[in-house]
Formats: sequence, C-alpha cells, structure tokens
Amino acid sequence: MGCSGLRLPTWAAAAPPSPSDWDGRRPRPRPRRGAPVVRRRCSAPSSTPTPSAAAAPSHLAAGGSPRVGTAEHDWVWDCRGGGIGGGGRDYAREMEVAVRVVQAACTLCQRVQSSLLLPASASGSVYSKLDRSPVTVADWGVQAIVSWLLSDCFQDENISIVAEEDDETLSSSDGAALLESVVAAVNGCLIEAPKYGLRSPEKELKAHDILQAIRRCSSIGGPKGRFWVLDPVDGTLGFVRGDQYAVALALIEDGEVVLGVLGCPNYPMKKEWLNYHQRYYRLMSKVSPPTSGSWHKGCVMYAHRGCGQAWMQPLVHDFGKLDWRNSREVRVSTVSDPISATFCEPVEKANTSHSFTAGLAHSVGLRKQPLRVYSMVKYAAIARGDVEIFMKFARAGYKEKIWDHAAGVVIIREAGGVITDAGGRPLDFSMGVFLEGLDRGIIACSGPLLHHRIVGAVDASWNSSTL
Ligand SMILES: Nc1ncnc2c1ncn2[C@@H]1O[C@H](COP(=O)(O)O)[C@@H](OP(=O)(O)O)[C@H]1O
Ligand SMILES: [Mg+2]
Repeated sequence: MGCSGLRLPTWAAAAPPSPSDWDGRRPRPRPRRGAPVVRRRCSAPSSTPTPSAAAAPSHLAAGGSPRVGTAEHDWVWDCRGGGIGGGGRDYAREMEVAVRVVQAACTLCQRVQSSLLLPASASGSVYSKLDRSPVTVADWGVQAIVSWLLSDCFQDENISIVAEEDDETLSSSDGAALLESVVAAVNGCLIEAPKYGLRSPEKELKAHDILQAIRRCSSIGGPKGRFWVLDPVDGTLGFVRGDQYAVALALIEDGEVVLGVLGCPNYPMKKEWLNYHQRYYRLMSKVSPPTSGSWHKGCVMYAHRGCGQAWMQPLVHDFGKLDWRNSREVRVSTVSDPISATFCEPVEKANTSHSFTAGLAHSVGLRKQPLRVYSMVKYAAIARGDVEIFMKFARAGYKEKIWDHAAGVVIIREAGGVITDAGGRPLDFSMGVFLEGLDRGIIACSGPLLHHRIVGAVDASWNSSTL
C-alpha cells in the first residue's frame, strides 16, 4: 500500500534496557505424543562437532533422529537442499528455518524501534499509509529479510509469500531515501545471520535486491498449494509507540495453517508486566535492572500442526546466539472458571468494540479487568497461559486479513487452546488474503468450556448490540 512521507510524532521515551539472557532453565522432559520421525535433510560442515543427543531439543529431534548440531557451535546450519513438502509432513525443517528467520527479523525490528526514539534519524521515521495506518523501515526491512532468507534456505523451491507491504512506495521517486534506509537496515541485520545459524549474503544487498525480495511477497494465497504468510510488524501502532508488536510468519498448505512462528520482542517474561505500557517497563528496568542470567523479555513462540505442543525460546540478543536448548514448552492456562479468567483484546477501540466485549464479559461472569495489548502478542499470551480469553469484534464491513491471525492460530491450537469465529467455526485461510465468511468476530480460549460460554453469550446478546 502506498504511503506519504508524513512524519508522525514518536511517543517512546527511553531506550530499552540492555540485553539479558535466559535463566538457564531447560525444557521439561515430556513424553512425545505420537510426533512423527524427523528426517533431516540438512548437513553441518565437516568441522561440526558431533552433537550430543542429550543437548538436542525434543521438538526438533523427534523420533530419536539426532540433530546435526546445536546453535552454541560456531557453524552455520546448512538449511538448503531437500524439497519442500517431500519426505513426510513433519514440517521440522520449515519450522527450524522459520524460527531462525523470525529471530533475525526481530533484531531488525528492535533496532528500528530504538531508532524511533532518536530525533529525526532516517530509519526512525514513521510514515503514514493511504489508510492512515503507520508504517516504518521495519515493515519493509522485515519483509525483505524474510523473503531473502526463505529463498536462500529453500533455494530450489518456488517460494510463495503473502505479506502486507508492497514495493510501490520504495520504488517511487519519493522513496529513494526511505529505500536507502531499508537497504542499510537489512544489510546491518543480514551480516549477523550466522548468529541465527543462517547464511549472510556473499555481498551486501543492493536496492534492486531489496525491491526484488519485497516483490517476491506478492502471492495472494488461495485454497491450493503452499505459501508463507508474513505480517512483518503486526501491531504497528504498538511498535511506533515503543510498545508490544509481533513478527508473524506462518506456512499455509492447501488452505490450512500448518506452522506458525511469532516473534514478540517486548513480551515480558513476568506476565504482570503485560499490564503496563512498555514505557513503564523501561522505567522500572532502570530502577531495578535485570540481573544477568535472567530472561527478562522477548521471545519467539512456534508450533506446527499436529504436534500437540508449542514452544518458546528467548530472543537472541546482541551478543548471543540462537541455542535450541533454551526452548521450552508453553501450554494454555488450566483456569476454566470465569471468575478467575482474564480476557484480552486490542488496545484500539477502532479495531474492536470494547463495549460489546465488556457486556459479554459481564454476562459470562468474568470479573477481572481486560488486558489490552497490541498485536498477536495476545495470541502468545493465551498460548503461554498468561490469559484465558481473546475476543475481537471489528466494526461491520472490516475484513480480517490472514497475516493478522495465521501464526497465532496454530500456536494457540497446539498449546491446547481453541480458536474460532464467533459462530464457533474454524477461521478459513483458504480464500485469499481475507478471512472470508468470518462470523461476527474472533474468539480464542484456553479451553472448550470457556469457549462454549463465550460463543453462547455472543448469540444471546448479538441482536441487541449495535454492531
Ligand atoms: N478497523 C480495524 N478493525 C479491526 N482490525 C483492524 C482495523 N484496522 C487495522 N486492523 C488490524 O488490527 C491489527 C492490529 O491488531 P491489534 O489492534 O490487535 O493491535 C492491525 O495489524 P497491523 O498493525 O499489522 O496493521 C490491522 O491489521
Ligand atoms: Mg497486522
């Protein structure tokens, strides 16, 4: 979508705290539930030390297949080779690539978000799209990085990507300076690709490479075949306000979401922090800085269809490296009594009816204040068991887009939750870029009991609502 060069005010007040690490806890050993055997096609360079099977995370070394290495080693994982979709449907290779790519993309976002705090730096500018929603260097930068890295990893395969941004603005004569900022941001990030186990380009990417990568994201989805779906910066308003946002990447196969990865760079490890604006978080972090060795914030969540598990690993910070041993399983909350349940919803009342959800909350007996959070971080909060319910009722006529939901849907489901439209039907990702046929709104819950009550409450109150 085109945009004007209008610079909006930036709201964020201070730089995020210095990076901190995961607290060293290991994933809980857990019997696997019928997970398929992973047949790995990737190979490590010959200098790779033989990995210890004990160090391998169970979610990627399913069925006893040894991983070919762990990310604390200095080599770059060779993710190329092998045909997409061939040799079974375990999605392990695709998931591994997707997690690494999202980690890299989150780094770019964090840098741009920090630069938004600087006075008038080029990469810190916020532009306005024709629909007046904000867009930044990060939106195009993430799209270019993800497209370039996916194509590099799946070289012989025809990668299809559906994503939010196009190259129109960057290709226009007014977009030259902006394009330059995107090129710099992308190269600055791709040079560090080895720390995520990915390959850097042999030479710095030029403007035309970036435009080409962005143009590659022009798939329009549909009912057949495979395509990736990317929301480069979901919750852009949260992003420009220095608050929550997500990088969301999913894989759709024959209309079904089969894999999802959600990068949530500002997601605090303590759920209580979710109640506060990021500014408060930054302030408190200064007063009481995170101790070294504690995983303070930022994570990547991921799951693939049918594995019955969802996972979370810490964001790779400046001096760190991706290490799969830091992944741990996430699970939805076990709370099913509405009195103890918390619901979450969009911050912006333009995006959902806060009054309708307040009425629903009252009628099903929810007593806690709603948690208002930007972006698909709300889906991550359900999967991690921090909240029990998500509700969104957009104004009549608004059509939900697949990139705003795909990654979160599969993560919630695999973590044990339920997500449907307000009529109780699954969301339909097979009809192009929109969730066609969506009945009234979206309801996600940690379990079927709460879900059933909310769907019933919607039916009971819909006709008297003004929606
Ligand atoms: N009028 C509207 N009603 C409902 N959703 C809207 C909307 N306008 C934008 N959105 C979507 O809501 C997403 C933000 O979600 P949330 O409100 O939960 O933070 C936006 O994602 P982007 O920020 O990626 O554009 C956008 O896709
Ligand atoms: Mg979005």
